[in-house]
Amino acid sequence: MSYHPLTEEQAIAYARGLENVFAANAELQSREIGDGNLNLVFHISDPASGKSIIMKQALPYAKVVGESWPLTLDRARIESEALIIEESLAPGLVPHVYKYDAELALTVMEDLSDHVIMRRGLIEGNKYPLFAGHISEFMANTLFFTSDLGMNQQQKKLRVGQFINPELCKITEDLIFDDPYTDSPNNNIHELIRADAAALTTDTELKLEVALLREKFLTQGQALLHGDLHTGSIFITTESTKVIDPEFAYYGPMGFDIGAVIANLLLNYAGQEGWIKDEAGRADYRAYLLDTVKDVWEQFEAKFGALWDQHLVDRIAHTPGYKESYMKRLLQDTIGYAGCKMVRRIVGLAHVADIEKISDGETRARAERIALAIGTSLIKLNRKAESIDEVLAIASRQV
Ligand SMILES: Nc1ncnc2c1ncn2[C@@H]1O[C@H](COP(=O)(O)OP(=O)(O)O)[C@@H](O)[C@H]1O
Ligand SMILES: CSC[C@H]1O[C@H](OP(=O)(O)O)[C@H](O)[C@@H]1O
Repeated sequence: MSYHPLTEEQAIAYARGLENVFAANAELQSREIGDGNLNLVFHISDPASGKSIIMKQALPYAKVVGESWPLTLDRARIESEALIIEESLAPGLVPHVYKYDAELALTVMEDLSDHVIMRRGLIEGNKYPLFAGHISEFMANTLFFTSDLGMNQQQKKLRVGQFINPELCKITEDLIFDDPYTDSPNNNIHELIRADAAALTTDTELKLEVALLREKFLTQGQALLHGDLHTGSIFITTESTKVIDPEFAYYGPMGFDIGAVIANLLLNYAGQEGWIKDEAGRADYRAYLLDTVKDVWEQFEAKFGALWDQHLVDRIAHTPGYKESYMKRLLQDTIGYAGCKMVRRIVGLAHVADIEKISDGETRARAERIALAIGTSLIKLNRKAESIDEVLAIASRQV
C-alpha cells in the first residue's frame, strides 16, 4: 500500500489485516488520539475481547506547524528500530513493537492506555516513587550498551549509520540551540516576559556555553540517545514506567537524555506556581521534585558505574582516573543540556503544558521567569559543576 495518512476507518481496516491480533468478526473501534507535535496516533480496540493496540503513523510534515514544514517519514523507521533496541536493553520499560510498515511509515505497538502521560500526572500533583529507579535503569542500560564502553566498537559505527537522523536533529539544533538566543520567527514568547527573552540574545556568557553544548550535540556520537526524553514521552503509574516516542534517536552526547528528564522535572517545579494553591502543599511537592532530580542522577550514576565495572569492553578505559573523569563530564553535560531544554520550552516554538496551561497571565509569567532563571543558571554552571546538589541549590533559590 503506497503512503497516505490513514483515516480512522482505514486504520480499522489495517488493524483487521494484522495477523493474530483481533478476531475476524470483531467490531473494532478507532480513535485518533495524537496530542504530540508531529504524528497521528490511532487507538484501535475491540470492546468485546478487551484487546487493543496503538498504530502510530508519521505525517510527511510537522503536525504542529502544518504542511509548510515538510518532515521525513524515515523517522517512523528510526522510532520503531530504536524501540526494539531499547526493549532488548531495558525490558519492560518501553512498549512492545508488533510491526513496522515502511510504506505507510506506521508502527503497531502495545497499548499503554492504562498508564498516564507523566507530564499530566505531575501537573495533577501525583508522586511516582519508582520513577527514578525505572528511568535511571532505562538510561544507564540504553546509553552504556550502545556506547563504545559497552558494545563492539565496529558494530557501534554501523549502528551510528543506522541512526543518521538529520532532519530531526536539525529541529533540535534550531529549536533548542539557536532560536531562543536570537530574534527568530520560530520563537513563541509570552507578552509579559518579552524583556526576559530579549536578555537571552545579548548574554554572551550564556551564548558561549550554549555554543559549546551545541557543538557537542553536533559532533559527539557517544551513545544511541532517545533524543526527546521529556515527561510527555513517558507513560507512568505508581508501579510502572514506559518510555515512548524515540523518533529523535541518533548517536549523540549522553547528557542530552539525562538532562531532558531533569529539565522536565524542573519545568514542572517552576509551573507549580500555578497549580498547587496552598503554600505548604506546593513546597512539599517541589521538595518531592527536587528529591526526584537528585535520585535520577544518583541512581543513574550508580547503575552506569556498575555496568562499567562489570561490562566494560574498552581496555584502555580501565585506566585509573578515566571513569571518574567520564562521570564528571557526564554530570556537567547533563546540567548544561537540562538548562538548554528549560529555556527552549519558555521562549522557543514548542512549550509545555506545565507552564503554558496556567490560565492567569501574571502567574504564568512568574513560572516562566523561574524556569528561565533556573535554565540559564544551569547553562552557566555546566562546565564548573561538581555535584547534582548544585542544581538543587539553584532551583531552591528561585522560589
Ligand atoms: N503506546 C501507546 N499507548 C497508548 N497511547 C499512546 C501510545 N503511544 C502514544 N500514545 C498517545 O499518543 C500521544 C502522542 O504520542 P507521541 O508518541 O508522543 O507522538 P508525537 O511523536 O506526535 O509526539 C501520547 O501523548 C499518548 O497519549
Ligand atoms: C516541530 S517539533 C517541536 C518539538 O516537538 C517534539 O516533541 P513531541 O514529538 O514529543 O511532541 C520535539 O520535542 C520537538 O522539539
